[in-house]
Amino acid sequence: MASTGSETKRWRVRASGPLRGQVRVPGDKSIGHRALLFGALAEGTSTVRGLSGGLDNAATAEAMRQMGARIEFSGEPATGVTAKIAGVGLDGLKMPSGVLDCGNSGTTMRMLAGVLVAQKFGTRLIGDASLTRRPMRRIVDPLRARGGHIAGVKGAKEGEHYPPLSVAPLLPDEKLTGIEYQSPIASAQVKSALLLSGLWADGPTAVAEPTLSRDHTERMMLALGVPLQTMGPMVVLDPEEWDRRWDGFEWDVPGDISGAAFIMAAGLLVPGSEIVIDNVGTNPTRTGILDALRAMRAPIFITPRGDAAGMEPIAQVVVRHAPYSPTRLGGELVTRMIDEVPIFAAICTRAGGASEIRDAEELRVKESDRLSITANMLRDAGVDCVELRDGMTIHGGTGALRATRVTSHGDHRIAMTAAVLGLASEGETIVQDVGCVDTSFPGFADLLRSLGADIVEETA
Ligand SMILES: O=C(O)C1=C[C@@H](OP(=O)(O)O)[C@@H](O)[C@H](O)C1
Ligand SMILES: C=C(OP(=O)(O)O)C(=O)O
Repeated sequence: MASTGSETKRWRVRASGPLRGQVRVPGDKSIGHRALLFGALAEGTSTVRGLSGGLDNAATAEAMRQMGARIEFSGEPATGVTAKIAGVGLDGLKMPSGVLDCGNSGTTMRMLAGVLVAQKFGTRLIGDASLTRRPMRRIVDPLRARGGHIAGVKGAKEGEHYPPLSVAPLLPDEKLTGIEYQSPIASAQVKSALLLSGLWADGPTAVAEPTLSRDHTERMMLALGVPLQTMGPMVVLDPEEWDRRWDGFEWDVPGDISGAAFIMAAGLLVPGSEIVIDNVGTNPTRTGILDALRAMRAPIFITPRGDAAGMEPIAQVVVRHAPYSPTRLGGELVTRMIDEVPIFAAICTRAGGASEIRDAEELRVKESDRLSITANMLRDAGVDCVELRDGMTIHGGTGALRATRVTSHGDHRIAMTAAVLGLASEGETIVQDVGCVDTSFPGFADLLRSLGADIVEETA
């Protein structure tokens, strides 16, 4: 997997262009986590190809290794990493000898919590400084409601649970119960934690969410024969007549649409550009960015290219620089492009008029407060941008963007947004603390450079 992200790396970015070429982006982070997890819980050996090599997926793999799964990686991030996984089966996890370190990855911590509350051994989940500030009550409450013994620590917000999370063992005669849970937020991490815990529960797991969040867990469970029914934003897992096992599998991970969004944005923002991105995952629960861009009449062309492992649709995406219109983004479209909102805001700076982003308050509890940091970044670049409680307004136009000096705040999406904005700004943009980009998109700067971007990585 990728080398550890050094906090001292920075990028120098200059107005570049045109950006041209045909590329692939790293494998989808969300699908990667789940493929590693399901491989570790399989009976037999699995092969997962096309992983990103990112540090977030590595944290999930390492946690499963510590509980007995054998996972070997080969290959390079630039061409896709392959994992060979010897699974331990649903009843084969063993107590880890130390804490499980989720690094920067909220997905790792929240999904693992679902697995761990069902075990007869205790565990402790820790994370880095950014993850330690993220709210965990959203999983603690429902996992407790079905009998899990899990708690975080107190922190900034009264009644909230923050990492580290402590999970006490189920007693010999205890089992998780069935649950019907109406989630107050559309969150695939919450839904997945509950569905995973449901694999060991004595009764059905029903989860409903306000709008359908990414459904990779459901797709994989169905492919593995887990008895699951989905009805729009509602899913039910009923393990009653099920033999509680699956065999090893061979899966290919599609390219990450969340990573591809930065490359699309670079193509839209830099004059004269035309970029072809192959093998992009286009699961409809993830394509909010494509739908929003189409609504803005942005020059983006999507050609379906079948399915990865029969589960996840993939497509070729072509993007060109040309004028596009402003938009209003909100509701379920935000759920379907949640991690792309910062780069989408950067795209809006070049739309001809005022765009508005609403219903995006979840961005405040990601790796950083992405609403406030993105709005500040745009203002520093000379854009008329007003931060709102749940979003921002952005007055787009053709006036020159000013180069800025930005820190990532340890947030990969902020670092990549700043770099792409820098490609379309006058002067030299400096992005500090870019080691975090290795969590999801190892080789990001190299890939941009291969398209003609002027981006230099140096150790600060
Ligand atoms: O389940 C997943 O893989 C993810 C779900 C999303 O988080 P939420 O579930 O908190 O919305 C997303 O922001 C994150 O990057 C990955
Ligand atoms: C929010 C993100 O990930 P996670 O929740 O796994 O830390 C992200 O990748 O943008």
